[in-house]
Amino acid sequence: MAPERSQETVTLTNGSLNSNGHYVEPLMKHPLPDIDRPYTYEVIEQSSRFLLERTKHRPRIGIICGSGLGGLAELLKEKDVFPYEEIPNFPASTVPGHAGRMVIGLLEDVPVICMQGRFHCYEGYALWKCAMPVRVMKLTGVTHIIVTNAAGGLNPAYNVGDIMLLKDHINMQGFAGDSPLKGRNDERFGPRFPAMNNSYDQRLRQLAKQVAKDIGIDQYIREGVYVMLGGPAYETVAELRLLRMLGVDAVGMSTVPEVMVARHCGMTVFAFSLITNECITDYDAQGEANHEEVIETANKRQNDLNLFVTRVVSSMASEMTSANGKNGSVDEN
Ligand SMILES: O=P(O)(O)O[C@H]1O[C@H](CO)[C@@H](O)[C@H]1O
Ligand code: HPA
Repeated sequence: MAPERSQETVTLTNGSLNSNGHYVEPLMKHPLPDIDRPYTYEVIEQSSRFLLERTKHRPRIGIICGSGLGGLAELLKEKDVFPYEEIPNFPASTVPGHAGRMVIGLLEDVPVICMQGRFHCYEGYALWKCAMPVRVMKLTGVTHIIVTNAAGGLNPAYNVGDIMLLKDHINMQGFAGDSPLKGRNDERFGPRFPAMNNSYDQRLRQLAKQVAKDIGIDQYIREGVYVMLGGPAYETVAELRLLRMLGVDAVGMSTVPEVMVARHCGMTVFAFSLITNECITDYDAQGEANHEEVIETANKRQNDLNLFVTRVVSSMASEMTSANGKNGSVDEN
């Protein structure tokens, strides 16, 4: 018999307990689950308007900070800080190493909007929701996005601490029919069938390599293919061996939805992985992947990465200025 619904309930994460202590399924507000109901343009506009009304900055460059990489946001000057729980329609960030704040300010003299922490599907969010802040950035005026992540190094030539510039990704969830672009398409964001080749801008990769040379970290720079798995479990040996056969160089649990949504709405993308741990592909190995190691490596490499991103942003802004007279700020038209 179906459990009786009661007004006298104790709230649980999903459903609730009625007065007899029986579990009651949550009442579905919508006929379709979250996964097929991306926020409408108007809902995204509400979030971007909230930010624009509370900051004087008008950035054209957005940055997403990966696990343990949020220290960059601390460098911003004249910054306005918005915890995710204060921004309309934003979910909560629940992962250690992800502060959960949108920070808008000047990186050196370039205005940027920075996600200090991201959303992952293993936190329980649909792929579109993980990537939703990218659309918010778009509607605040962002045209160029830098996406960073912590990832396991699968290419045997990689070392912990290396920086892998993404030249491509494998959208593993897409193979199973899921996508951040699934559901009704709104042409105001982009086309129903967007192309994903050339997602990682060649010119920006060149520029980043030059920056790495200039600041003396070019020996750590790699270029490769990233795969996103759903997590939160790290991979088995057999899974990693399969991924290596598929041409994967680094493994993570993020980035791909954000990049797909960014490309869908016409943004220029630069992305890199900090290789925080070695993927274990040997059955006799004793070690195990763990998030503490990921955060520890990110902390150790924070200074180099902060300098790297700061210089990449400066060079991007200079190129944007020479291309169209804007210095990374929308209001300098
Ligand atoms: O991709 P980011 O958010 O940098 O974090 C990576 O590190 C966590 C696992 O240690 C996962 O969230 C994985 O995706
Ligand atoms: N696998 C998946 N995601 C990760 C890893 C890993 O080894 N390291 C950091 N994020």
